[in-house]
Amino acid sequence: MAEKILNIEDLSIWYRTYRGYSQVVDHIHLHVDKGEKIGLVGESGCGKTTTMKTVMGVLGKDLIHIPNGTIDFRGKNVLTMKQSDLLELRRSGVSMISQSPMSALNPVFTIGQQLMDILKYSGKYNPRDKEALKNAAHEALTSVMLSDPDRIMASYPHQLSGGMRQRVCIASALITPKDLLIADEPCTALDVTIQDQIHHLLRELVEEKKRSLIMITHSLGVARELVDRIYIMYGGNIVESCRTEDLFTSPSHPYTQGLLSCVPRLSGGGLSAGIYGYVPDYVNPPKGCRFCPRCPYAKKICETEKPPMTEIAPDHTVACFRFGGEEQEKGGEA
Ligand SMILES: Nc1ncnc2c1ncn2[C@@H]1O[C@H](COP(=O)(O)OP(=O)(O)OP(=O)(O)O)[C@@H](O)[C@H]1O
Repeated sequence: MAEKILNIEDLSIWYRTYRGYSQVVDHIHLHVDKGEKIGLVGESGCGKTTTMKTVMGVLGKDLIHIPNGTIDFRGKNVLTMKQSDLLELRRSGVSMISQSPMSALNPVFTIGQQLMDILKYSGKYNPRDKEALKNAAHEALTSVMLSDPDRIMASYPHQLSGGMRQRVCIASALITPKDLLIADEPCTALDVTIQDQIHHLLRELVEEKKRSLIMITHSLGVARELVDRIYIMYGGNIVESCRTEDLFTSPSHPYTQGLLSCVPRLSGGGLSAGIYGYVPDYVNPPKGCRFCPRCPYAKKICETEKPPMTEIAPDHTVACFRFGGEEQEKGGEA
């Protein structure tokens, strides 16, 4: 059996807001095996970034409340870690590439200084050996296909293009050996050719360095190219999970089907109708299935009960009453 590097069990995450608790993430289960690439896909505001920031331990207790669940990374629960263990987790366990490289990089230090700082505190280099630090930073920039590493090392973030900045962020995430890389929509602000290059680069580097990858994306097309398994997230719930090829041959949750129907086709056919409605208000989320108000197949039970995760095929699970639970047993009463 494959070794699980990350195992999230029954996790809920609530933000503390002036209106009360915003119950963003709701009882999710998710795991990543060693060397595996998974995709976390869903529209904006579904809780993908919140989940992953919690894995990194960067959301403070004054901001979030965790009513239930565990996040097990390499055998330790991140949620009960001491601050020193969290620092070690981020130093040697997990790294994250954010949506916005401009806010991830420090504007007042050169790229060279920032990369060398990461190396200095990694514990893998002698902090006084400037030559070794410089060479390692240089090598990291070359590995992400930045053709003039000397100039980049001497540049400040604002002196680089968006694509170059994102490559620098990838270099900094991979510069020290870590088991898991979380890429949070790394290409949001880039044009399509650069997006393609960065996605290919990410895949090659992750495979070459044998890291595990969690790719957060809005795009099923990107997930199809990059990952082995996909979790579809809607309104803070995982609604479907399966191997990548199965998602495209037998998409089963109505939300997954809606997402697929939104993908524009080169053969034409006009704009799709999309998925009617919005993600829920998390302070007063729907009592039953959170997708119910937008679902074309919604039944009475969906308004009041949460659909259980049902295995509909090997390694393919769906949280919908159309595939199990009480409603099916009752014969799908509307
Ligand atoms: N600091 C915060 N305080 C309160 N609510 C927050 C905070 N950060 C995020 N949220 C809310 O949590 C919900 C989920 O946001 P999150 O960024 O996790 O979604 P996402 O799926 O990653 O979206 P996107 O793809 O646009 O990044 C949103 O409703 C958002 O407004």
